[in-house]
Amino acid sequence: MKIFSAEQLHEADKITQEKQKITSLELMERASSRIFEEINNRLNGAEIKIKVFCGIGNNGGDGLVVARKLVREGYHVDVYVVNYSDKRSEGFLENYRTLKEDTKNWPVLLKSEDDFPEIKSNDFVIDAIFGIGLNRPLVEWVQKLIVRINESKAFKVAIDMPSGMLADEIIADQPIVEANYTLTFQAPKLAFFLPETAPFAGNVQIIDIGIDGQYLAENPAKAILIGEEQAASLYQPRSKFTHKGNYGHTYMVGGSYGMMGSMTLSSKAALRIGVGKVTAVIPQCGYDILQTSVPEAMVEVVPHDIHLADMKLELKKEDIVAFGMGAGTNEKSIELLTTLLNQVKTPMLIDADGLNMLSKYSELLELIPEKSILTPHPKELERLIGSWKNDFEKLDKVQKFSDKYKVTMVIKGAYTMTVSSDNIYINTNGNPGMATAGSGDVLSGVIAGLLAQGYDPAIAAVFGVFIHAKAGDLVVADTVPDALIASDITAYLGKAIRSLFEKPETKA
Ligand SMILES: NC(=O)C1=CN([C@@H]2O[C@H](COP(=O)(O)OP(=O)(O)OC[C@H]3O[C@@H](n4cnc5c(N)ncnc54)[C@H](OP(=O)(O)O)[C@@H]3O)[C@@H](O)[C@H]2O)[C@H](O)CC1
Ligand SMILES: [K+]
Repeated sequence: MKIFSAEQLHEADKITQEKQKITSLELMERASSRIFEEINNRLNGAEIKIKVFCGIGNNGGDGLVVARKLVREGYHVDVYVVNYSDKRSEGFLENYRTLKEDTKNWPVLLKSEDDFPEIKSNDFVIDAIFGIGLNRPLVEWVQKLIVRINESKAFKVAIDMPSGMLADEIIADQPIVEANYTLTFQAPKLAFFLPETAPFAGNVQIIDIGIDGQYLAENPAKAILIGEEQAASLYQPRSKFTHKGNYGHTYMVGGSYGMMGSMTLSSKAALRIGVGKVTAVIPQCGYDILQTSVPEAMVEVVPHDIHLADMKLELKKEDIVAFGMGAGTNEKSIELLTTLLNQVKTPMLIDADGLNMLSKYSELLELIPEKSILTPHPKELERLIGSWKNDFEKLDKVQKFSDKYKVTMVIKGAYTMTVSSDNIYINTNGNPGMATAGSGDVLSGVIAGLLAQGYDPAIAAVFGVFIHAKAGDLVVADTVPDALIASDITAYLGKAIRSLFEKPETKA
């Protein structure tokens, strides 16, 4: 599913009106009717006090339509107009008039802190103060209103966006409505998925309001959400008349004394995702460990007992190299990375200490083979690209880095993002149980395994991230997040792929 910018959504709004020959008011009525239906279905006639806070733009207009419909349905509704500007939109003015005429419900005008109503914890708040039109800092009293709404602990539903949040940037130190639910029009917004802003949106539900399909299909997205359907379309099934040579060979290079688990986990995950052959390249102390715990893998040892050291690998031209899992940053290990970067022409996967080496010796960055995949966690990312002011700036810096070095970046987090030149792919599955030691090693094995099987690098990253997270979700469905360990994820990789093609059970 595509994520569009606020600017694009405003444009889509206009094009829809032109093509469908409807007025802005009619589109607002259609959109807000859907919001009303959602809220009415949830409340189911409950004897609850509803407080609707409306701005003076079209988001406020939506709030007024919803309020009118709720009053007509017999709910107890108080409407407040947050008078932050004199520049009322037509949609606001018209629906303000209709609300008063049709329902005799007279909104209360809020102009300063003195006008704020008491909001009780058992009130139901509808936030229609600002939508995608917010574009500058809020005046102080409106900030205070948002703080008051949040402090009330009332249940809060935001229309389109929680007020105070911008779709595509962040205004520092500005309060945002902490919504329990956000009912958003047509397409999710980027801010719903970034760590700093995502918690304010609560549960996000997308409301289809019939925006022009051609616009949505043809316009480039700011980012793309990856769901089951997209993931299923990326999968490359095996055909019958093939042998292990058709599924690639991946060299997993890493490990050091005390960190050999990283290599067993990543090697096993590569095998489990279907690679034809795995060779683990490790220090000598890991030989017995690897041979015993991953008998399906071959092992080559470097000329050192406890950490990586320089050596020449006999690579075929299509072989894939993944570097860094549990490697440590010993100088000798860096020599091996340098040799590999000079030797390998296929896209590599670089993880963990491999990334730390790249940060420390930035001249190595120029040697990374094109289309390689880097999989940093937040600290490793900061070492690579420097610090950032906010999440939007982080994404921007990652895109520039990806462009400059022609690499795909997998930014790990609650919503892992894969950034490949102009494209941002957002993964929404996975669970907090996966924040556990070795989970990243498994991901590296999965992506390297897919790369070796011939997946395009960006697709190997996007599909790998999805399947890894899906496997984690399936593990947790059988247990609790706390109990998940990294090798469970590997064990469920097959089920995760199968789940993409299982039809939901239909009732007889
Ligand atoms: N997406 C769709 O297809 C539809 C969206 N709808 C709803 O419309 C809003 C967007 O409405 P809009 O009027 O553009 O914007 P807002 O209601 O969010 O904001 C109103 C205006 O407020 C001004 N502004 C911005 N920041 C501030 C501020 N900090 N202080 C004071 N005023 C501010 C700004 O105007 P300026 O010209 O002054 O910059 C805003 O325009 C969308 O979110 C949906 O809820 C339709 O109902 C259906 C179709
Ligand atoms: K809102």
